[in-house]
Amino acid sequence: MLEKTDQVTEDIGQVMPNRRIYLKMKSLKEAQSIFFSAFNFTNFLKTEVISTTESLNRVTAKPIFARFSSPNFHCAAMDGYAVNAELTFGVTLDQPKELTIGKEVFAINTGYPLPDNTNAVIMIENVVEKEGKIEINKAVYPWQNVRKVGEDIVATELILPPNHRITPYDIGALLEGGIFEVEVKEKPKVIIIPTGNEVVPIEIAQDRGIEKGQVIESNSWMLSSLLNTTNAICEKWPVVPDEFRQLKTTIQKAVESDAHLVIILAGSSAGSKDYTVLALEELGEVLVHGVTIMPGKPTILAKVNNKPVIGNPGYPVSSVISFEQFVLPILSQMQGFVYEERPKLKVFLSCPVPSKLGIEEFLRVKLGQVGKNIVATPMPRTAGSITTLTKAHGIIRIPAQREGIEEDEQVEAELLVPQAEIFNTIVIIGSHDLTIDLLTSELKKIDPFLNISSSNVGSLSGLMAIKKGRAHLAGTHLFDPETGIYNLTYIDRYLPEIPVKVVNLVIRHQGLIVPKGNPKKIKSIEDLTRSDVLFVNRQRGAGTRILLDYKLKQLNINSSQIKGYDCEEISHMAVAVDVLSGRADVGLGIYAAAKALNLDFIPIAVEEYDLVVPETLWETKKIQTILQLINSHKFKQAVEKMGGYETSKTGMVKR
Ligand SMILES: Nc1nc2c(c(=O)[nH]1)N[C@H]1C(S)=C(S)[C@@H](COP(=O)(O)OP(=O)(O)OC[C@H]3O[C@@H](n4cnc5c(N)ncnc54)[C@H](O)[C@@H]3O)O[C@H]1N2
Ligand code: MOO
Repeated sequence: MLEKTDQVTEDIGQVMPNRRIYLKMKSLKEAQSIFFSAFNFTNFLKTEVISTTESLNRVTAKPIFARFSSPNFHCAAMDGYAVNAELTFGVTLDQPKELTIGKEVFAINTGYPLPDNTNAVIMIENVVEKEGKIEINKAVYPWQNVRKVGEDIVATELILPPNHRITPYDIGALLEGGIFEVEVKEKPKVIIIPTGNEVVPIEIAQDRGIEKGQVIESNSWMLSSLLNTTNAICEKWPVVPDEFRQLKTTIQKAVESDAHLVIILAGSSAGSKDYTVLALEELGEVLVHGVTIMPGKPTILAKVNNKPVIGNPGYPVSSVISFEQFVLPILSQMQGFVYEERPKLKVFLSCPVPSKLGIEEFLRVKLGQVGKNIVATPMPRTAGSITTLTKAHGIIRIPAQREGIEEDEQVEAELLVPQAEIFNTIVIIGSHDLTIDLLTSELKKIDPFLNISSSNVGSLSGLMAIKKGRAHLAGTHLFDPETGIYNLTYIDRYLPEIPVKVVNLVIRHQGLIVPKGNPKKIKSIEDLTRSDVLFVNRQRGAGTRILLDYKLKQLNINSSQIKGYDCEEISHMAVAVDVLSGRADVGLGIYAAAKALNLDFIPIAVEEYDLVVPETLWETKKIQTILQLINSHKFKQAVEKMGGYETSKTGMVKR
């Protein structure tokens, strides 16, 4: 049965199939090879003559020969006196010589033309100036300290070959050689066509906001900004609704224009309204639909009107990865230069990462140097979260033939940020707390060169990271029911052989997070056993989970009595989001998370959130700067303002 939205296309006189599942998926290498070899880019781009001063990064269309020599006169290479070298022959320490200024020698500065009948320069340091004369005690040889005509560039010699990408140095050489205009390949023109009924252009979103179900059209802006790193000119077309005929006509218009490459955003997958592949099949040849990469799987690579046309997946991270793998290299190839890969670093993962066999994964990671090792902390793997790219320092590619990466395995990470940023990153692993986010932003204010990479893996995993030398700091709030003490007994148990310092970050209020107005009238932990109440839990090892289990034991409640006990989230905010979205009725978390999303909060406990630091790192600048910040009045004030925190022990070294 056709869906209501499927179109009967009059122009092709047939009924649209319901949807198109991917053709046979290709590996990244196969897909790139098929796509890149499908075009002959010789003379694909016309040429144009532009000013040399504007030619940075453009690609030469022809060989460029020098018009002038440089220098075009013999000139002094040093400050001193120009002389005919013969006059100095035989001069030594024992046999010094006086030469007359203005007759035999001539004062000269670096870069000035040599006077007639001179062929060398005596450096000013090597003369004793006397009345109208100089005394020397060392000979100079012909052309010593002189830049001869054409030393750098000889007129008519080749300055740049064709198909050369012009660098800043080339601009210097071209101008020196008297080349003020260059013939280069025209800039490739790229048309981006956003699609989707739900997609709202930014002008409209800015004016009217967006409604439920609508999405701001951000991908074309992101991709056109990426295009700025090439020479391409980008033309963004209006959003095309999910309507087959309109999409097909638009693509046709785009490929018949003077554009060299066309990108269609979204609609590349298997949805009932994903028409891109069908339109492309009718207009030209679909070379690849589906690449075994993640994100970026539904990429479509096609040839229409002899031009490359790309179906770029809608999720933002998928969009970027697909774009970087297929669009940027083909634009380089079109212009005749090699696509530059990102620099790489050897790193260790902070935890094992399983992955899907047969799929090459682009894992976004945060990086930081702890001791001698660069530690990579995986970011969430969702293709829909662009923040996994904005916050990432690098990308680790997990090969398709692997089922994951082990914790202690050394792997390569492609860098998304300058290397210095990684060396200046403080790695905090452990339990999640919003004051870590505050630390991150406040730290940037007091030291713009320091960064924090924090990952939320729970308190116990934080301690394990310290044990393995994978973190500078661990954030922990582990309650010991036996002693009533926070953290210290766990540190004794799990880190007996590692001397550490323990600093209190905050005292915080934990409680039940419920929707605004508390519709289910939840008052206490006992209410979690009600059949009409759906709970959301934290992951095993999280301090909040340990607190809950302790409270349940105290109240003699079995976890099986709680609906949703097995449903886990890895942060307080994730729990709060579940409550806000109605996925759960209640979760246990900190007040600040409830407040951030305007939810209600029923206090249950007060706990100590501490930072654990290996003693070996205590005196380092990174740790001392963090400690200075934590102890500042400004930081404590900002924490108090968030609500649900106390700072009476903040900065206190507990051990
Ligand atoms: N049954 C299956 N469903 C999906 C599969 C699959 O294999 N089987 N693949 C998934 C994968 S992987 C990806 S990636 C997505 C991409 O699909 P599309 O390219 O068809 O994109 P849409 O579904 O239209 O949109 C996805 C998402 O992106 C938003 N979007 C779209 N355009 C823009 C834009 N210009 N700016 C910002 N955001 C945009 C859109 O609203 C959606 O939220 O398919 C999976 N599905
Ligand atoms: O392959 Mo999709 O691009 O993971 O989200």
